Amino acid sequence: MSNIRVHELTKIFGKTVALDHINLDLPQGSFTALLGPSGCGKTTLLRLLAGFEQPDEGSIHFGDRCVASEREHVAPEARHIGVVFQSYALWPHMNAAENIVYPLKTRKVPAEKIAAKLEEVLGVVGLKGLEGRNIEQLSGGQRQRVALARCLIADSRIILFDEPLANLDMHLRASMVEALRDIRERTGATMVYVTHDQTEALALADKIAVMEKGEIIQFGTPEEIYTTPGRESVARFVGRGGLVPARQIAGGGDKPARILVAGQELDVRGYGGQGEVRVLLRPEDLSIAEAGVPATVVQSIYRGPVHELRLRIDGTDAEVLIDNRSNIIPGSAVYVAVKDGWILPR
Ligand SMILES: Nc1ncnc2c1ncn2[C@@H]1O[C@H](COP(=O)(O)OP(=O)(O)OP(=O)(O)O)[C@@H](O)[C@H]1O
Repeated sequence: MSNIRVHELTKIFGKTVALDHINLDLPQGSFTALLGPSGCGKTTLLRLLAGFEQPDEGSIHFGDRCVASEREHVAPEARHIGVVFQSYALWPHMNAAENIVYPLKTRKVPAEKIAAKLEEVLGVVGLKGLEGRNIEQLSGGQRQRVALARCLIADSRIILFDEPLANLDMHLRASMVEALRDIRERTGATMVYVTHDQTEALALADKIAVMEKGEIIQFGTPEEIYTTPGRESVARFVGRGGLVPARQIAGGGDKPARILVAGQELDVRGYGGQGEVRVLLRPEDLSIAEAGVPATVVQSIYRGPVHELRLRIDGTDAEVLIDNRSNIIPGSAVYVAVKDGWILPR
């Protein structure tokens, strides 16, 4: 069994509570991204899962097996998991191929089977032709792929990734994202993935755990996290958008929520209720129009096919972004049409 159960997991370094009673239930074969600002505890959680640290409180189960608690500590190598950490040591005295096949050698797998497996995983991670190189002759990204190939060849049921794509250029990143999806489909391994990069998390994961100050503040599908953030920090951290003060006057829940923004009535999504709220408005739901919410252009940045306009909603300090085909010079008065928005839960 390779589901992961984390119960009330707590880790304290001196005065820093790096993890504060974390609970997580990750089904077998799931792919979970841990997302959050620097210092929120992502790496600490991963290191505890890997067995590089011991918890101060709480427990970790892989299937029915307790691997960490106040009393229990299963050593990293006895957890039978794959680890692709940025700083994860490869054997420096072995070449890439020797590093990759190491888990099979220790299991005394026949040589021809090892050779066939090696060919296969080299293809998956895109390292064909480099297998004879020594580790110090490989770039950071290539070393990470060696580490990934080693997990694949070992058929790890649980694989932990710490920013595995951070050292790769854009094109290689894209092809590795594809490779990871593919690996996941083929192996059914349970994967936990730490990243700073929200686009990567949205593209890869089936669940995202957003962390802040040692806590999981929202756990949901990428779509839930993006379209219905539970609090301001999630709304600000994931995707672009602006939080605009508004007054909810009717509706919400199953029905559209009617709000007033700068004197204009709008229908958006949100829970039922009335009173002062803040609404998240994302660029893809906004456009410059003949009529709508009055605003002033503050800044315009050319971003390839579009001009990203930063607008201040009149009568507020709140700013929103719009991707517009043409440029509008800062200082111009405009109207914003709003197709959709999300009222932050009170
Ligand atoms: N060995 C340690 N000793 C003392 N404090 C630590 C140690 N490891 C982590 N911390 C602290 O615990 C908190 C969480 O750190 P962690 O590395 O888990 O964050 P992170 O979310 O992975 O950050 P980043 O995205 O910057 O890597 C931080 O405040 C960090 O300074």
